[in-house]
Amino acid sequence: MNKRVHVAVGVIIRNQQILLAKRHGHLHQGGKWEFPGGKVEPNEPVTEALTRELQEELNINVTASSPFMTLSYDYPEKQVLLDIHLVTEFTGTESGAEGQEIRWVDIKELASLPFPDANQPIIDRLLTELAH
Ligand SMILES: Nc1nc2c([nH]c(=O)n2[C@@H]2O[C@H](COP(=O)(O)OP(=O)(O)OP(=O)(O)O)[C@@H](O)[C@H]2O)c(=O)[nH]1
Ligand SMILES: [Mg+2]
Repeated sequence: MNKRVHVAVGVIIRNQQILLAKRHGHLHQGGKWEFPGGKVEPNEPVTEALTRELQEELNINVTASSPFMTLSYDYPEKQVLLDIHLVTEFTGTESGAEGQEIRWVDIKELASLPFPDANQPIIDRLLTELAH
C-alpha cells in the first residue's frame, strides 16, 4: 500500500505567461514540462512547502499566491495529490537552480507542450479562465 504523495505546485504567472521547468529525464514523468514544486514535508503547511520548493528550484521568493485547485491522480506506479497555487508575485530572478531547463510560455501555448498526465485539468482551466 503506497501513500498518496502530497505535492505543492506553483503556477507562476506574469504578463500572460507561465514559468515552466523541464523535469530531468531520470525522474518520474521525466522529460516533460512541469509547474515547479515538490513534495510537502510531514507537518509542513502547503504554502511553506511551495515557498521552499520554488526557492530551491528557481531561486525566487514567493510574495503573493492563492489556492487554485487540488487534483488527485493515480499513475500506475504512484498516487499524487497536487495542491496547485497561483503565484502572482515573487522577488528575485528566476533560474534553473537544479540544472533544469526553464521557460516562460504564453498561456495559449500550453496546450501544445507535453506535461505529466495528471496536469490536463490544470491546463484546461488556465486556458479557459486566464488566457485572453
Ligand atoms: N512539481 C510537479 N510535480 C508534478 C506535476 N505533475 C505531476 O504529476 N507531478 C508529480 O508529482 C510528484 C512530485 O513531484 P516532485 O518534483 O516533488 O518529485 P520528485 O519525485 O521529482 O522529487 P523531489 O522531492 O526531489 O522534488 C512527481 O511524481 C511528479 O511526477 C507538476 O506539474 N509539477
Ligand atoms: Mg520538484
